[in-house]
Amino acid sequence: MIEAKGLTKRYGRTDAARDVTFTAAPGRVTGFLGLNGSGKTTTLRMLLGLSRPTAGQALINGKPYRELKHPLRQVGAVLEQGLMHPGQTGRGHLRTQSLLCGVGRQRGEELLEYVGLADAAGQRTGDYSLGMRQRLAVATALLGEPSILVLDEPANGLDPSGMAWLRGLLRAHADAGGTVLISSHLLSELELLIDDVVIIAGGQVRLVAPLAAVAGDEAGRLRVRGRDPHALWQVFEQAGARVSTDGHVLFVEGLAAEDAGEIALHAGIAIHELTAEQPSLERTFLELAGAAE
Ligand SMILES: Nc1ncnc2c1ncn2[C@@H]1O[C@H](COP(=O)(O)OP(=O)(O)OP(=O)(O)O)[C@@H](O)[C@H]1O
Repeated sequence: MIEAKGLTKRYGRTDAARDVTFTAAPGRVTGFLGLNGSGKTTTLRMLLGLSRPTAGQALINGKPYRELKHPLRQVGAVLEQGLMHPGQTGRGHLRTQSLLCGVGRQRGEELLEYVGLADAAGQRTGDYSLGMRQRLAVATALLGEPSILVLDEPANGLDPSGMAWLRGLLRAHADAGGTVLISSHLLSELELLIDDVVIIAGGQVRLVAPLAAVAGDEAGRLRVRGRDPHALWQVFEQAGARVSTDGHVLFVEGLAAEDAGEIALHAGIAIHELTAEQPSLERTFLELAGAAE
């Protein structure tokens, strides 16, 4: 369990984070979303004891990070890149980190396999691609078998298959009862993964909610206006779509825009408007994340 309680960090006259309050719960993946410069890294650094809050409290399993007995066994973090020596091999890096963590060598070997770096274990990390360094950072975070994982923009440098791999790994971690807090400036990166969403803008939390509550059920809806709304309604329903209206516009669910256009053409009904609405979560994110702009 991670708790941010009124976390505030002031740099000079700016509040990089102001009264940030949210919880990341066990068994769930919490997405921490905000545009660049919104205060995500500042908040995560306070949660991980890397920076002292100006006000408020950051608790990991009920305690400030610095008071945890075996912090690396409770929290694994993937922060900025480059915390590995470029001359060290991937295997060497994990061996050094295992010592710090107090775990045996074998754990590092298992993790090299688990993150898909077994074949590259003998290469210098300086020769690793960005994606390989991210995989090694994830392996490092997992060394102490922590129940809590905190990842700051881990998608940077990962290609789509790398991102799919990471999603699988984090989902499995949460499903096994772990807590995952992951930040991103792109909703699309997290949408398929997260259970809860926290949106931050201008250093302030704008939304804390289960994803399902925000995503709504109107995702993928079409707005349609045409010369004969009743006839349109009928042909769309005959094609298996669900149709509703606010009196002016037909809202059509279950059809792609192309199909709706073709169906109307075949029925000989002139279309005046045909728009695919943005899924509501994307809309909410853009509205809230841009609030401080
Ligand atoms: N050490 C610092 N000294 C002064 N200002 C800082 C410091 N660290 C962060 N800031 C400022 O605080 C604000 C929030 O920065 P932060 O890095 O937390 O944002 P972020 O959401 O992580 O952004 P990004 O996605 O770009 O990493 C920014 O305006 C930044 O310039």
